Formats: sequence, structure tokens, C-alpha cells
Amino acid sequence: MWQATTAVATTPRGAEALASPRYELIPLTGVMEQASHLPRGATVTVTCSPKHGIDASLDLAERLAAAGFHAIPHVAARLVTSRSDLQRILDRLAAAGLDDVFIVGGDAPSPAGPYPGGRELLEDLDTLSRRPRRIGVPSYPEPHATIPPEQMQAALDVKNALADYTVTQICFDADTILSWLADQHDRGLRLPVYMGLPGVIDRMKLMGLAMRIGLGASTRVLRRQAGLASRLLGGSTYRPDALAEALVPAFDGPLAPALAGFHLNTFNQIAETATWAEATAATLHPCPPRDAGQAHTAAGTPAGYY
Ligand SMILES: NC(=O)C1=CN([C@@H]2O[C@H](COP(=O)(O)OP(=O)(O)OC[C@H]3O[C@@H](n4cnc5c(N)ncnc54)[C@H](O)[C@@H]3O)[C@@H](O)[C@H]2O)C=CC1
Ligand SMILES: Nc1nc(=O)c2c([nH]1)NC[C@@H]1CN(c3ccc(C(=O)N[C@@H](CCC(=O)O)C(=O)O)cc3)CN21
Repeated sequence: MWQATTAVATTPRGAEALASPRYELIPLTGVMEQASHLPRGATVTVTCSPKHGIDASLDLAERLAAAGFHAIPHVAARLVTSRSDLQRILDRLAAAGLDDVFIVGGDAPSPAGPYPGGRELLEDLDTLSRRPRRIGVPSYPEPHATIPPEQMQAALDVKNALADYTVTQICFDADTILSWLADQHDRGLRLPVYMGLPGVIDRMKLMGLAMRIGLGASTRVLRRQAGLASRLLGGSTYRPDALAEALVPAFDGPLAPALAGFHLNTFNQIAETATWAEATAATLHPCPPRDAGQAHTAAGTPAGYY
């Protein structure tokens, strides 16, 4: 559980980050209704898979934008069929006023066109018109299942000059994320980092997804915490409490300048994840009565700053 007294005094920026995360949605039936549980104007991103294709992500992003959200579609490089297809996508984004896009390699077993990965697409995009105002790219605190670490690092180094921000792949271990951040900072990463967390999701479902998308060794926490009692009760739900507790303070520590926020992979458990984020952020800044604002903690941080 949260140590509310310490947290209030030390993590105002972290609490704010948790209160306004990016929510990642999958373009499946019912998602618009589920999205209505999100705060008005929330930032939502739309995944892009070989199963649904790029246009399903763009369609949903357009609908979410029309409903008042700040919508960010993912575009998978391996699903783009040609250079003119890429220009068509850029034109469609511009026409819809979608000015922020997340470019990923994508999970297609082979490229449908000239782009084997996000890196190659970004390099080509630089020569085309209508670049979105902001471009995000993934990054990996844990090794990728198949792409060698040197190749991933080389791709990130190129993207460091071509993109505007990065979102970390789901990782269940806060120390791994924080030491990766420090290492990337030392190597000259200039992209602001959104830390990618799983949302509030059934453990078994999360374990299956983790295997399918090739997450790293930290996935073992799902096994360790799925205790006998909860299994007897017919399953248990993962909550990213331990990650939030360890990562929120980083927004007020030495790595703060490198951090942009949190990105919650909801897997469409949208209401549960949003409720968790809001409630957890609220425990961090419980808005004490006004006169508490005069008091100061031992560390000199005004109590009741939030
Ligand atoms: N973290 C995320 O949100 C997502 C991650 N992915 C996975 O990550 C991989 C890498 O994507 P990005 O981080 O955007 O980096 P990227 O696509 O820029 O890949 C890095 C380098 O590895 C090569 N590469 C990419 N996919 C490959 C594959 N499937 N097989 C062999 N080589 C490949 C690329 O040519 C590139 O030079 C994707 O292929 C996919 O498996 C896919 C979608 C979303
Ligand atoms: N390798 C990889 N690919 C991704 O697409 C991806 C990541 N990693 N890491 C973070 C998130 C997680 N994402 C996901 C994960 C699962 C589904 C998924 O299960 N979608 C469909 C099934 C699609 C299919 O079978 O191809 C679903 O029915 O839930 C979608 C996006 C997108 N992002």
C-alpha cells in the first residue's frame, strides 16, 4: 500500500503524471463505449496489429478524436505496402487533424512493403511531406524476444534524431526500467520517455499476451504472485501498484527531466485501469485543507502542495 505521508511530500509531479496517463486501446468491438469511462479529453492511443490493419487504427483514432479525446494512432511499418501508401497514411492523418502518431515495426511475420521496421519507415518519412507534429517510437528496458540488443540500440540511436518521444515496452520490474533510463540518459537519449505499464488485467490473460508479444523475463512476477488462494478463487487480477509505487517518485528525482509520463496498456480493460490510475493518483495528492498549505515538511516541500 501507499505510504501517503511520504508520497504527498515527495511526488507532486509523479502524482500528476499518474492522474493523466496515456491510455492504450485496441480497435475491437465495444471500445468506443468502454472509452466513455475515461476522463474527458484523455490521451488515448490505438494499437495496430496485422489482424486488423492500419486503417482500423486510423478509423478508431478518428472516432475517438471526434468524441473529444486526444487520439494517437499506432502505425506498424511492416503493414505499409509502399511509399505511396505511406504518403496516403500521412495525408489521411493530416486531413483528420491527427498530429501525433506512434510508429512501430509491427508483429507481421514479413513486411508487406518496403519497410522492415519502424527505423526504416522513419528514415523515409523524413523525405515525404506532411510529417505529423509529434512522432513516438517504442523502446526496450528488457531485451526484445528476437531482435538483438545491438540492433535495437542502433535503431533507437537513429530514432533519437528523428522522433519526438519514446514509450517503453511493458516491463514488470521497476529497477530494470530505472537503470535502463539512467543508462540511456548517459548514452545521450534526448527523447522524453513515457513509461509503459500494464493496466488492471486478469493475470492469466496478461500472461498469455506477454507470451504472444514476447515480453521479457520480468513477466515472471505474474507467476510468482498468482498464489494458490487466488487461483482457488478462480483467478486473480494484476494491478500495477508495485510499479507505480516505485516509478512515481522518479518524476521528482534526478531522472525527472527525461520523463514525459505514464502509458497504460489497458488491453481494453479501460474502466478498471482508469479507476485504478485516478484512485492511486488521488492517494498521492489527497488535497488537504487549505491551511495545511502553510506547513512544511522536514525536506522543505510545502505540505498540501497538491
Ligand atoms: N513496443 C511496442 O509497442 C511494439 C513492439 N513491437 C515489436 O517490436 C519489434 C520492433 O519494433 P520497433 O521497436 O518499432 O523497432 P524497429 O521496427 O525499428 O526495429 C529495429 C530493427 O529491427 C528490424 N526489425 C523490426 N522488426 C523485425 C522483425 N519482426 N524481425 C526482424 N527484424 C525486425 C528493423 O528492420 C529495424 O532495423 C516489432 O517487429 C515487434 O515485434 C511491435 C509493435 C508494438
Ligand atoms: N510486440 C508487441 N506488439 C504490440 O502490438 C505491442 C507490444 N509489443 N507491446 C505493447 C503493446 C501491447 N499491444 C497489444 C497486445 C495485444 C493485442 C491483442 O491481443 N489484440 C487482439 C488480437 C490481435 C491478434 O490476434 O492479432 C485481441 O483480440 O485482443 C493488441 C495490442 C500493442 N503493443
